[in-house]
Amino acid sequence: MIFDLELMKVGKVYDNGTTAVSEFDLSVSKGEFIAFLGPSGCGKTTTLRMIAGFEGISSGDMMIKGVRMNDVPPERRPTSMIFQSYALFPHMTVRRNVGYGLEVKGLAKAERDAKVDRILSTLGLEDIAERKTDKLSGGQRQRIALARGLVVEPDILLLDEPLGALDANLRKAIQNELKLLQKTLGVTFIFVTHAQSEALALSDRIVVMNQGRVEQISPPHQLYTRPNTPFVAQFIGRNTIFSGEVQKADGENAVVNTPAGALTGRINGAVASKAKVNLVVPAEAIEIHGTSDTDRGRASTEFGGNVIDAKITRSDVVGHLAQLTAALPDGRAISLEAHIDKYRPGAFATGSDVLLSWKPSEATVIPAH
Ligand SMILES: Nc1ncnc2c1ncn2[C@@H]1O[C@H](COP(=O)(O)OP(=O)(O)OP(=O)(O)O)[C@@H](O)[C@H]1O
Repeated sequence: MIFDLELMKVGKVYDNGTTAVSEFDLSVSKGEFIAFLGPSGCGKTTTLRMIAGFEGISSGDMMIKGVRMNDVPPERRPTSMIFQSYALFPHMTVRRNVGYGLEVKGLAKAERDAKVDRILSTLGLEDIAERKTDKLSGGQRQRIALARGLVVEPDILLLDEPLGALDANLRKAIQNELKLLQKTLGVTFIFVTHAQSEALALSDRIVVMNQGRVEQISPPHQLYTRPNTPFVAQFIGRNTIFSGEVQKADGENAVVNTPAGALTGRINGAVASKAKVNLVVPAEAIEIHGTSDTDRGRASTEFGGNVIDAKITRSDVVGHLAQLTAALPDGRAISLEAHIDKYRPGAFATGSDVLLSWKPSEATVIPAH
């Protein structure tokens, strides 16, 4: 199978000695929407710029559609890049901005106009085609930048925080448009962001990066429910992490001795008896119960022994949702949400003692390092 993009142990060391990216492996199929997600300085932009050809590759290989690209200059790569600043020419019309790349390539006017018209219409920009870009709104400018990137019909569109300059409402609206456009056109998108919600909403797969290395590559739901590493467990979603040592690993599940007792979760990775591990529990998996002996017995049976004591330290009811903070025996505070219809009145008043439990299948046991 020929991938649209392959990174094979790609690394980048800048001239000043900074290692920005190490041993980056990734294979992207045609039409995939991939997000690079990670904290500031983890190497997202550097990787994107290496794909575009604006930065040299220090080690490893990069292929587009099976052709090695390491030494191919940016203008000869089948890629387009959209910058956070959009980098539009302020005094040119929208039409001229969009057609500029084709002009540089030396396309005849008739062909250029046809392509420009088509993309202006796809992005709903016909009505402002003759306007100057400095007089337009953020959302319009963002669309023009997209049109300019797409008009050259790239195999891969590279987007560096393209929604970063937009306010929250517009950002949400353009997110939806972007996803729809990408699926309609079937162009491979590689998108850099440090907004987790954006990556989770938009992409087919997310590459989580940390300190120049790939931590995990997974579809959003899997990343959320089955982190592979302690970094991902902390970075994505709202997880509570219990450190401990494996008491028993039976193939699918592991029982882990933690300071909060023996707790069970689904094994993910190399987890054997006595291994030092983290048991990761997503906030969404946690159920809340009263503390009577009956409650305790029932919770313990139903949730395979995953029961811990906690105290509600804050409770705000918003509509049908109680937003709670619960203190664990070790002093940690966790945030939870509960539908108030499901629980008896007053169960979550500040100061109440509760039991927290979760199904073993919804917790994940991963190696501690
Ligand atoms: N031209 C450069 N010369 C030297 N070091 C650089 C250069 N550009 C980036 N770096 C360093 O390389 C590392 C990765 O930077 P990069 O911009 O790729 O991260 P990022 O994940 O995109 O960050 P952000 O989210 O803040 O944009 C950082 O330590 C950064 O300081």
